[in-house]
Amino acid sequence: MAMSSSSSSCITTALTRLVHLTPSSTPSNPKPFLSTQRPFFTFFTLKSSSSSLTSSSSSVKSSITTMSYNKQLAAAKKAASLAARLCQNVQKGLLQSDVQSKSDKSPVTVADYGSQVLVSFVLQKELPDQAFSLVAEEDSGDLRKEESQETLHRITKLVNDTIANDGSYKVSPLSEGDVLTIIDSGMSEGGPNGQHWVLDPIDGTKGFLRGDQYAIALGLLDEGKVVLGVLACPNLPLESIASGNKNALGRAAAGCLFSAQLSCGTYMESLDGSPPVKVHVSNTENPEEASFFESYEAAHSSHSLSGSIAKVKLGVKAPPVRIDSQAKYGALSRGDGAIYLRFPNKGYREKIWDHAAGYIVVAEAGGVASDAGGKPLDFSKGRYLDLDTGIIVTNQKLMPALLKAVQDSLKEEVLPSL
Ligand SMILES: Nc1ncnc2c1ncn2[C@@H]1O[C@H](COP(=O)(O)O)[C@@H](OP(=O)(O)O)[C@H]1O
Ligand SMILES: [Mg+2]
Ligand SMILES: [Mg+2]
Ligand SMILES: [Mg+2]
Repeated sequence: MAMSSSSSSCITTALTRLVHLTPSSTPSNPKPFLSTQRPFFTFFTLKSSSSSLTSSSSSVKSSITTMSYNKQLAAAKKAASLAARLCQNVQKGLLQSDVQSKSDKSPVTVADYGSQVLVSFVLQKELPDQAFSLVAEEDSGDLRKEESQETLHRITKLVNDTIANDGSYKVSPLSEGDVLTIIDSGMSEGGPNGQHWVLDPIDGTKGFLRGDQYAIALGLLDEGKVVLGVLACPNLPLESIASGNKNALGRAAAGCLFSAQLSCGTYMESLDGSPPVKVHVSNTENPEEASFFESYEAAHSSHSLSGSIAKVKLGVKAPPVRIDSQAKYGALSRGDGAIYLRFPNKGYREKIWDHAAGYIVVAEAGGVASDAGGKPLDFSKGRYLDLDTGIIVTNQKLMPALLKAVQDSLKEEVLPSL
C-alpha cells in the first residue's frame, strides 16, 4: 500500500481568481462568536467576480494568483487529531447519558458535539487571518433545551480538558455559552463561491457506539471543489483490513490519519505521530481479485444490491468488508480493497460532510468517485449532494466495468423508498 515516504511539500496548485470580500452576517456566515473573548477574526463572504471589479467601499479587490493549502492542511490535521483524542477518551468510558437521539432518530453523543467544538476552535486559532465558514453536521438546538444542561456541562468539560491536556493554546476555559456558539459556527450553507470547511465531527456515530469504526472527517471547499481533506480514524488498524486479513480488525495497532491536498497526493500517518507515507489505491484490473467495502448498517446502503453488483455482475470472490464511516475511503486509498459501493434507500439525501474528505483522500490516491450514473460528485450545491441513486468508488481501470455492472443491476432491482 505504501509507495514512498515524503515530507508534505508538493507542487503548488495555481489558481487565478478575482474576488470581492464582502462583510456579511447572514446565517451562512455567522458573526464572530465567543462574546467573552476577543473574536478570532471577522467573517467574510468570498464572491467570485466574473466581470470588471468596482472599487466600492464594501468590496475589496484581491487577486490571488497562486494557491497552496499547506497552512490549511496543517491546521486541519491538528484539528482532527485533537478531536480524535476527545473521541477516544469518550469511547473508552461511554455512559448511557452521553447518547441522545436527534429529531431524525439518529444518535448523537457528547463526543460528536465535543469534536465539532474542537475542530472549529483549532481551525480558527491556527488560521486567525483567514475568513471562516464551516458546514458541519451538528447544531446546538437540542443542547439549549432545559433537559440537556447536564450534557452541555459534560461537553464543556471534555473540550476544556482536551485543550488543557494538549497545552498548545493558552486560553481561559470556554464557557457553556461559548460551546453553544462554537457549535453553531458550523451552520454555513457552503456553495460554489469562496472557501468553506466541511466537517463531520464523528462520521459513523453508530460504529462509535458499538466500539467499531468511526472517523473525524474534515474537508475544505474552494469555489465549490474539494481542495483538501483529512480523515482521522482512531480505530482503523495501521495494517491492511482487506477481507483476507482476518486479524487486522481485531487486534492490530490502530489509529490512522489520512490527509490529501489537491495535486499533492494522499498520505497516511499514525495518530500517534509516525512520518507520513504516500499511499495509492489498488491498481487491480481484475474484478475477481477486487474486494469491496460497504456500510456496516444495511439501513444506510442496500447490501443485497451491492452483493448482486459485486458477486453476480463483476465476479468479485471475496466477501464484503462492512465497516462504518469514511474509514472506508481511507482504507480504499491505501489499497485494502478496490471498490466502495453505497446505495441508500430511495429518497435519502446524502450530505456533503459524509463524503467531502473521503472523496479527495481517494481521488488524490489515484481513485475515482461518482454517482451511480457516472457523474462526478458535486460539492458546490450547499449542504446536500445532488446525485443519481448512489455513490461508487474504485480505481480508474475498474470504473467502466463497475459502472456497467451498477447500471445493469439497477435495472433489475428497485430500491425501497424511505
Ligand atoms: N438512511 C440512511 N441512508 C444512508 N445514509 C444514512 C442514513 N441514515 C444516516 N445516514 C448517514 O450515514 C452515515 C454513516 O455512514 P456509514 O453507513 O458509511 O457508516 C451517517 O453519518 P453520521 O454517523 O455522521 O450521522 C449518516 O449521515
Ligand atoms: Mg449523525
Ligand atoms: Mg456522517
Ligand atoms: Mg456525524
